[in-house]
Amino acid sequence: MTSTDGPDATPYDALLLLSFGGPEQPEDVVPFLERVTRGRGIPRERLEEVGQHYFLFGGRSPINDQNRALMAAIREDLVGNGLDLPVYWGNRNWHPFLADTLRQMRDDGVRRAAVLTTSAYSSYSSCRQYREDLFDAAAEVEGAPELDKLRPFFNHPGFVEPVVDATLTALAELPDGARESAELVFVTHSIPEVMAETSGPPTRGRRAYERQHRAVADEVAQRVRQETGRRHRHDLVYCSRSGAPTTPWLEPDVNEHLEALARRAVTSAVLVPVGFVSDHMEVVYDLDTEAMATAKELGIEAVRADTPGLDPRFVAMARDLLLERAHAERGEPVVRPTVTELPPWPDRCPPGCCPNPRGDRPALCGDDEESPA
Ligand SMILES: CC1=C(CCC(=O)O)c2cc3nc(cc4[nH]c(cc5[nH]c(cc1n2)c(C)c5CCC(=O)O)c(CCC(=O)O)c4C)C(CCC(=O)O)=C3C
Ligand SMILES: [Fe+2]
Repeated sequence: MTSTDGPDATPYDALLLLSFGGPEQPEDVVPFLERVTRGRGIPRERLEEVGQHYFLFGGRSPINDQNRALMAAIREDLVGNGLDLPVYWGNRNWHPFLADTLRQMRDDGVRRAAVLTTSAYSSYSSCRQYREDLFDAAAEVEGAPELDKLRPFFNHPGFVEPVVDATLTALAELPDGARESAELVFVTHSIPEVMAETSGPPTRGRRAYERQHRAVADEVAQRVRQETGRRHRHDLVYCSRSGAPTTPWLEPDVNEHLEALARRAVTSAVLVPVGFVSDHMEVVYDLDTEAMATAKELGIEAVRADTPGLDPRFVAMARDLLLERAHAERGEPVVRPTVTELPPWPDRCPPGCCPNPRGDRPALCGDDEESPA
């Protein structure tokens, strides 16, 4: 397919959205949790607790509907910009499972697809595990399309700019008097200390997960200051800690942080869920339900900033990353839109990037890639 006008997606003939998946009805909750935690040593009490979070929301995770909407928005954006490319969606942990999606893509004649994951940062859970999922599913499906995972997008303007605006909007929602002194509390998913330590390419100084988050938090805080003319103190904190209590995970937890704020006589805060692309269960439970209750108890006036969700800039990022990668694969000069002080992350993960804490497993889309064939 050659065309002189309009963008050219060659060598790609589809975009695949790859996500975590979540239960759709109460009967799904236990099988979903069993699947997520298989062989991962998560204590029974933690599982029961997380199950309750899902049951509190009718046994249905918000994540799948958000991905359906994102997929439709990306498709509309592509078509509206002269790219008649199909968009598919597959999950690690729930229907539609990735292997089923790959089978469908193959049957539809898709030969090579760019893959956008719904997680912006580097770590085993948020990057390599998706690469392992791609390997496993491609190995299961004969004739599966070739798959290229797009770079981690934490510092793409299409991700960061919606977070800046959401933070400004949240600040504006605080009453006069509370707004001026509000602290910005950037929140992301906690991960085990060992996973945090080994995150990122070994050649780039490790601890990439935190460094990437700090770079985004600093950038957002700085842009907010430019807009408001006011310097708001900011911190990076964590939610959704799991695992055995004896295993160290990234801290402080957002609730502990709010207690520390109260001890410093801070009375207002904006929670910025910088680790999440949409309002996942972690956002609607761990932040909106639990952390908001903690803030209230402590007398802190808190507002939660929106996630990128369906922001047109975030939706357009999918097209931008796909075309960027298409240029690179065609050997043409590439412009890589990037904000923050960190460089654009590489298209392919270098060997040893974000290793699996439970031992090496084959993965696609890296320089240590093994062929599934
Ligand atoms: C870094 C990271 C992301 C962000 C990157 C990404 O988006 O992929 C993420 C996303 C998500 N995590 C999710 C749900 C769960 N994560 C769990 C467990 C774990 N997460 C971990 C890390 C991460 N998780 C880790 C190290 C574990 C311990 C077990 C293990 O080593 O793998 C468990 C088991 C129960 C528990 O232990 O909490 C559940 C139910 C959902 C769906 C939410 C919804 O339904 O809206 C989403 C988007
Ligand atoms: Fe998780």
